Formats: sequence, structure tokens, C-alpha cells
Amino acid sequence: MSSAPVLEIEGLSVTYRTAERTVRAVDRVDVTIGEGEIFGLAGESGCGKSTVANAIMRLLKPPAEIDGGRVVFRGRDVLAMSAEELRRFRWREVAMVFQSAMNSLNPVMTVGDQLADVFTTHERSSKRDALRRAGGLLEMVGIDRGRLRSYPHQLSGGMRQRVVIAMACALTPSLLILDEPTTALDVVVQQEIMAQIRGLQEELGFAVLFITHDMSLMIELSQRIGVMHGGRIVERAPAGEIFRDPLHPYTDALMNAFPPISGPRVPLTGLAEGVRFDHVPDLREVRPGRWVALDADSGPTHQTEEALR
Ligand SMILES: Nc1ncnc2c1ncn2[C@@H]1O[C@H](COP(=O)(O)OP(=O)(O)OP(=O)(O)O)[C@@H](O)[C@H]1O
Repeated sequence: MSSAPVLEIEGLSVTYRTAERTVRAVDRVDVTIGEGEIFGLAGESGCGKSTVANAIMRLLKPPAEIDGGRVVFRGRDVLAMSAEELRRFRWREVAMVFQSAMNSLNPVMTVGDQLADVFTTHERSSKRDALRRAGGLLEMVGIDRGRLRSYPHQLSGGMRQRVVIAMACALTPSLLILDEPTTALDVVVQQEIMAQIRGLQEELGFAVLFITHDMSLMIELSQRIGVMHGGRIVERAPAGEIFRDPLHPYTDALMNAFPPISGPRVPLTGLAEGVRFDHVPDLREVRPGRWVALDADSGPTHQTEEALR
């Protein structure tokens, strides 16, 4: 990683203490993300990924307690920020798309009013100006600005998720945290959303902390990956290396865990139409039995053809 880090997490530990049990959900986790870098945090449900994300955003509430470590954003100690500093930090500098975010849109407000709210609240824009900018945001994620007047239930799940992603990008943050951004969407829509995220990242240049348990999506988007298991990072490597040669037995198990669901997903044993590994230019071999997400619209890329040779 050549650029200066946008985010440094050092030795972060978080414990949930309830009367019934004590869970060390995050155990001495270190993560560094460079400006404009896409870092993936992988691991099965319950391994502590969301807790890390919530700690970065300072959104943890009791019974969660941060027992140690540091979260540093562009040199500033996030864990020491005042309420006023946090207000400026969230959304403007780091924005998060939460799990199931598309269902968190307000059902009785139009999409336009909800998007415009970000500008009126954070930038004191006039309503008229905020709505104009909201229209621009919608278009940025491929939705006609006429949809400003729609209510969430009038949009498909994929469109709602695009709205939520647009909202997170509204104030051009330097870091976007995406916590399972495509869960509950079908495979084709999932691929559209992933392409959208890639396009926005190229256009706006923000860094991404991408959280998912789905290793195929993880490898498709991320440049580097940290694999979490039981609150710890057990492996950390460039995406291509994890794909080619997972070192930790848990990573290997995770790589082989994706189910053969229907749709454009096939085992990579000689068949690879449209597989995209644009960010893994050195990929030369593909281990049999691995599963990857396919982009059904495009033909095999140069890299894929080489990868299969
Ligand atoms: N409010 C809470 N009270 C007690 N334990 C909690 C609480 N929230 C999370 N935990 C525990 O902390 C651990 C990590 O949870 P976390 O949600 O961070 O995992 P995750 O990897 O993001 O999984 P998922 O994708 O299912 O959310 C789990 O064992 C979970 O049961």
C-alpha cells in the first residue's frame, strides 16, 4: 500500500458484557486502509465484523465496551472525538451503509425528501437547492430524477439500495463502510449493485471498508482482505493471494463455503465466462472448485482467459 492511511485501527478490542455472558467480540484487531483503497473484512456471521464497523463510527452502545486499542482517521483519534467532532466526522468523512439499509428508508417520506435532508441538515442548503442536488445523486446511481417523488415502497429492492448508497455518498466522504450491502438481493441485482459501487469508487475515489461473509463478492471488489474468525483477524493478504492460496485453514474453509446457488455463479473448473478480476491483474491460475461471481453481461476478460490457461 503506497498512499498514506485514511484509517488505522490498532489493537481494537470490544467486549459485550451482559448478566448471562461475556463475549470478546473483537480481539486485538489491526486494520490499515490507504486513501482510495478497498479493504475487505471477511468472516462468517458473528465473527465481529459489524462490531468493528460500529466501533469506527463510534456507534457502539452498552453492553458493548471498547477495552483497548485505537481508531485513527487521518491522524485524528476517533475514540476521543467530542460530540461536535463526531457530528462532522460521520457522513462527511466516513459514511456507512448498514446491513439491511434499504429497509431503513422512511416509508412515509419521498425518496427526494430523504436525500434532500442530508443537505439541509449537514450543509444548511435551501430546500430547493437540496432537492436539486438530491436529483443529481439519484442520477449518479442510475435512477431517473423523476423518482424523487416516489415513496420507498414504489421502488424495487435494488433501487432502494442504490438510494441508500447514494445517500452515503452525498457528502463525498473519504471512507465508505459497506456492511453486507447486497444481502437479501437476488444474484443479478447483487451484481448490478457491486458494479455501481465499483463505478462510484472510481469516480469519487473514496476508500472502502467492505464487510461480507460472501468470499466471491469479497474477492471481486477488494484489493486487500482481512479474514476474521472469533473476533480476530486470522489472515490478511492481497485479494489475489487469498484467492490463489489461502494460508489459514479457516480462510480455506470460508473460500469453499459458498453454496452453489442458482443464477450466474459456477464453479471455476474450466468455465469462466465474464469473470471480472480487473483489480487482480497478476492472476494466472484458478484453483479448481472455487466459486466466483460472474458478470453475465460481459464476455471473458483478457485476464480470465489467461487465468484459465
Ligand atoms: N448487543 C449485543 N449484546 C451481546 N452480544 C452481542 C451484541 N451484539 C453482538 N454481540 C455478539 O458479538 C459477536 C460479534 O457480533 P457482530 O454482529 O459484530 O458479528 P458479525 O460478524 O458482524 O455478524 P453478522 O454479520 O451476523 O452481524 C457475536 O457473538 C454476537 O453474538
